[in-house]
Amino acid sequence: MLHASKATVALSVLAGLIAGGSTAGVMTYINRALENGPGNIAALASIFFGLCFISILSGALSVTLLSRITQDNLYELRLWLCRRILATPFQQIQRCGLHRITAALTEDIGSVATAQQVLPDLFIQGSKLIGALVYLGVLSPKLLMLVLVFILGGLFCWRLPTKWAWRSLELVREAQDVLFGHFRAVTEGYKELKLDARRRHAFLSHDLSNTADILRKRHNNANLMLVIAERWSHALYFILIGAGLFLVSRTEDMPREALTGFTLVVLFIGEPLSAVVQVAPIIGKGVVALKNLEALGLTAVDTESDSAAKPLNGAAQPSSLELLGISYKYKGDDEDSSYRLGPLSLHIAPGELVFITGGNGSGKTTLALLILGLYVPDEGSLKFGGELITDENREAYRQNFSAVFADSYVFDSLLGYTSDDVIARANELLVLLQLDTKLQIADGRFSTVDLSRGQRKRLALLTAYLADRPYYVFDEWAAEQDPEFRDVFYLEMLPELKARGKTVIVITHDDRYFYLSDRLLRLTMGQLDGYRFDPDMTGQIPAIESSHV
Ligand SMILES: Nc1ncnc2c1ncn2[C@@H]1O[C@H](COP(=O)(O)OP(=O)(O)OP(=O)(O)O)[C@@H](O)[C@H]1O
Repeated sequence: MLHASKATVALSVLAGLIAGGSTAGVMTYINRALENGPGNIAALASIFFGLCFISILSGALSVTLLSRITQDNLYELRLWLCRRILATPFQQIQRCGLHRITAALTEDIGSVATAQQVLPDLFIQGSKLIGALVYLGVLSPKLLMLVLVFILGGLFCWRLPTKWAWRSLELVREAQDVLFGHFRAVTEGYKELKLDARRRHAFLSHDLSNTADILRKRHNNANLMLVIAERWSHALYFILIGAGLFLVSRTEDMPREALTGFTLVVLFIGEPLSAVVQVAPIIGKGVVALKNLEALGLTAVDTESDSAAKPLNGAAQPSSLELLGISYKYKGDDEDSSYRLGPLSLHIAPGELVFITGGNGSGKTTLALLILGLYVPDEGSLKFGGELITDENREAYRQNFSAVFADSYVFDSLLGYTSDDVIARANELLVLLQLDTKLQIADGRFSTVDLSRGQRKRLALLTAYLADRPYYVFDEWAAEQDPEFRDVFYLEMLPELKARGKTVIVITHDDRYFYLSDRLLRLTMGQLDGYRFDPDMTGQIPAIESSHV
């Protein structure tokens, strides 16, 4: 709400107050008509219908404006959350867990949306309530005090179960995160679960069912508390009517007009009061969702836009890359489950073709993520073109790299690379990558991305090529390619990149092609060794240097 235009908020507040005030005005006329008889029917009727008209019109205006503000805020919230996720360091996103991020993007935004949608009505009902109370205050301050005591007392007692309910809603939300993790297992592990009945049964009857059961119990607890709160407020309302009927009506010095007004007000405030009670859980869920978004701890260290990023001085010329004593540790639950890469140092000259090999889990991908500026080293530093990489220029630093990851995501559109010459280049690459018979490019989109894994990797390569950056990183790109296409990649594409002055880092197990590299590095348990390759021998000569390559 706070981000909306102040004039629109002010207008909707004014319209809401007019709606509430004129509805209260309608009530005074009903009371007057009941007390004094019809009198001048024409005048009374025109004022009555005039007030009804103003109430309906201003109410509609207020709701429309507030709904618009709500939708504007939601639009902002959705974009903000996605921007924030993309500006948060990768290691933090990984620690957070993809299931929590998915839950935030769907569940939490949905809850905030619903909470915002009920706010306009809450506001109108609040105005009506205030209007009715003001009217009662004019009729009889004593009766106003009585009603206020009931409302405030009711709210006080209503708060306790509502507080418990909100706590239960927080627990519900926590369980939902776990449930989203299971949903991911259903979609991403579908084939494995389908294939193995034993595993599927254990998953459904243990993991999923336990979490769903916890969720059901926590929901039931929250609902019970909310029902208690709601019924309590109803009970209080009936007590108030009873007090009016049996106590106030027997008070002798109370004017008749005040008594009729009191009855009308009590009947009239039923709707706004129950609206407040009914929307409370929705607002509660919205508040929990907002807290949850905060708890994700999306600290946007990275600059959110390219234009805000501090440029690198040497970005225009071919630049060398230096890793100076960097190390990175994945923090596991205990020392045994944590992994540390480095400390290691490495110098890569512009135009070099560097191969990195090593056993599974030796740290190749981790090293690539550090080189790409997606991970920030715990110790040590990176220099690009002699310039130190910091939080301020890391975004600009990353723009020097194009990468195809082992688990690359393939977008179905060219996203920002849609100029005529880029599309022409993309069409050439489709032919080179032997994808031209499978898909076409139209309006900056690929006609399909439903491809085999090897073909999807080729499409990812095409996307990386179009970015035309000075540095390329390929993480086991050729692992899923057929032997012929491996030849195309190693014997044609890599030399062509090198000939164009690109610096290329290739993570690979393909020892048949090691001889093509300018330098072959091997990672062993997070430490880097430099190897010289002797084309006359079938293997590599042992390390010439360690950790300072
Ligand atoms: N997200 C993560 N959280 C915690 N530990 C991780 C994470 N990713 C990797 N590791 C650990 O870091 C080590 C290095 O992983 P990395 O993916 O860098 O190895 P790799 O050499 O690329 O392996 P492979 O050849 O199997 O792809 C592994 O032992 C792994 O257990």
